[in-house]
Amino acid sequence: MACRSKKELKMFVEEAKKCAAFGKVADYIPALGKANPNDLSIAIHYPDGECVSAGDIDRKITLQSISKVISLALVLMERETDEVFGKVGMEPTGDPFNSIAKLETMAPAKPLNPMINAGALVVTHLIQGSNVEDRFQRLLSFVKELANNPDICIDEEVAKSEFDTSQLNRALCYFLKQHRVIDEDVEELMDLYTKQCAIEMNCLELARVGMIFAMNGRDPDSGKQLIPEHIARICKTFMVTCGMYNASGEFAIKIGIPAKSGVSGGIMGAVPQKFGIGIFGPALDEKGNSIAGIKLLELLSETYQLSMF
Ligand SMILES: NC(=O)CC[C@H](N)C(=O)O
Repeated sequence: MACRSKKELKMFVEEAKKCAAFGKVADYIPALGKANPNDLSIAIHYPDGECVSAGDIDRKITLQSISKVISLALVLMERETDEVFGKVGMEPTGDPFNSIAKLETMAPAKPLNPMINAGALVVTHLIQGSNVEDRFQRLLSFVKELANNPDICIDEEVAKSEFDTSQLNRALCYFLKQHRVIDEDVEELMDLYTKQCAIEMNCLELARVGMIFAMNGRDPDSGKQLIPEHIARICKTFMVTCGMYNASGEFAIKIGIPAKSGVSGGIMGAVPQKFGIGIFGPALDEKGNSIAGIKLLELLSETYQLSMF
């Protein structure tokens, strides 16, 4: 059983929206600060092609940290699993997504997982290609395929805004370079990473990407295996253990589905073998997750017993 009623979804959105007042839009990337904290939209994409949605579903969001799952899938498709996990770990941190603390206490200085910024920067570093543009286009083509939209592009303003202000991520890169985890020019890596984070889509497309992960990498429309099954499984496992930053444990208990959030207020959910979810609600809680988006998932999970545990 799952929600197929637009009317019911709309009711959930109205209920969850009440929480938005307790959250705050991220503004450490200045361009994200322009978002309306009261926005909330959701789409659910089923493998039979049906899509149910509510809220302002035409609004586009930048993927931000949600892109970390996609770049990880791509890199695992391009390289040996051992090579990737030789440079980035598989363990949750319990720290905020942009924390540098654990890097310094780990020996070797390998980021704990690919869902925190340090780990995601390593993964982005591993995207293959002859230059930044070539590597970005490779990632973008993959995103277009997953979302089934050849027109997906980036929000240039958000990309530039993050590139111009992201000194903490630069610090992570320099630390990683000093310890030989990465070996490329930091400005080039930042260029690629900020473009990756600024890829934008609406919540219908986000739900479709979630559905591909839910279906173990298989596109039910074309029958094509867009992501090998074992890689989709690795990605979903990271979504459960680290996808909601240092709120992942509580999220697993209360909601119990693989999900990944981003500071733009997006959440991508993948309910195994059932459907994908795309949410946009820019008001964030103190851990950086969409406050109304989490409430919305709580309502859905309780009503339809979505927890996989
Ligand atoms: N949590 C996030 O969405 C972080 C992504 C953002 N681009 C950053 O690196 O800070």
